[in-house]
Amino acid sequence: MLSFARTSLEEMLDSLRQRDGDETPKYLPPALPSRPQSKARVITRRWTAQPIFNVDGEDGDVEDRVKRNTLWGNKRRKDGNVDSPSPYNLEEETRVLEENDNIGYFIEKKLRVWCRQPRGVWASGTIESTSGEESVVSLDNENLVEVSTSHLFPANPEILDGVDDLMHLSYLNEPSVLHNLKYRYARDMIYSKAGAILIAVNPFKDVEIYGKDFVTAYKRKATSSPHVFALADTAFNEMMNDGVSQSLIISGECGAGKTETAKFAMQYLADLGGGNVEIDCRLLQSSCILEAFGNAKTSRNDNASRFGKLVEIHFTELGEISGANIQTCKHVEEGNIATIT
Ligand SMILES: Nc1ncnc2c1ncn2[C@@H]1O[C@H](COP(=O)(O)OP(=O)(O)OP(=O)(O)O)[C@@H](O)[C@H]1O
Repeated sequence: MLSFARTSLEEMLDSLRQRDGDETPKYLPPALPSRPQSKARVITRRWTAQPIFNVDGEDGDVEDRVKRNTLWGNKRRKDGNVDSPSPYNLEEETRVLEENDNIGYFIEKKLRVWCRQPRGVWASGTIESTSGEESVVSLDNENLVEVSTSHLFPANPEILDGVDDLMHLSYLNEPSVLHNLKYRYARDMIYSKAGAILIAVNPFKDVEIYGKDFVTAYKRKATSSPHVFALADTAFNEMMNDGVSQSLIISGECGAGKTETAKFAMQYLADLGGGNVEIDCRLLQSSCILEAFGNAKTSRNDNASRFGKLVEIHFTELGEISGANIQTCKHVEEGNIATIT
């Protein structure tokens, strides 16, 4: 049976409901809109695939075959059912499809693999040889290491380095995802997509991607690079087109950049729905006041929030901001508790 952990948002909403039940409210906030159908893609098995090679080339039993098919690729099924676009040339890809379950193919073609190093570090290299459960890998730094074959993962071709949507990776395993995010981060591309989800990696510096020119570019759809502005823009347009409330859920660990991301989203929405300057100003400046009362320095974040926040922005039918409502709730997580000794 599947069970899902409750999100911090759900906990926050519950505590708000509880509080509203305990007290006689002087002001009742408008009911939350019903949750829209998620457009997020269900993550396929490739995310959790275990690295198991077909070392001997024999068919094995059904369970083995299932394992092999979820691992080194099979990004497209042999019946031609296309999973996701790939920049591979088709002829080459067909050959990969026929052979890429086999470790021998990776050795012959000198295809890159990821191998897990001590302390969980990933390193890329090519397989030199394999025997039984062990493989010898020549790392990019020219070191030779012997690792368990089960600690090897197929790497993506270099042409896919830095793709802006992780769904475009041919091999969606942990080292490939980390490598792609690191590659982009090193070039100040802090935003990436995973289908409908936006991933933001905290730059801890000014990356200068939030100015007026960026707002204009996203408003005019002149760029499709992943960005919190693009996410806010999609939400705004869907609200205007479908007449249905939209939600942006921002989550992450302490110091990940949630508060900053929320502020950039509000900045963009205020710009889109600009009309009532006074409301826009109040909305944007509210963060500053809330932070003054509710934030404190911790070991992980100089400006850590000690509260959860639900911001509702109301728009007129013409798309102008008509009001806003901010609810806060106490939210103490382990990373946000400061201890004084
Ligand atoms: N997009 C960004 N650009 C530049 N700096 C950023 C960005 N996002 C976050 N930061 C930096 O990281 C710090 C921590 O970010 P933030 O307070 O948003 O984290 P948080 O996830 O809300 O943390 P907490 O859960 O502890 O409140 C910010 O004070 C800022 O210095």
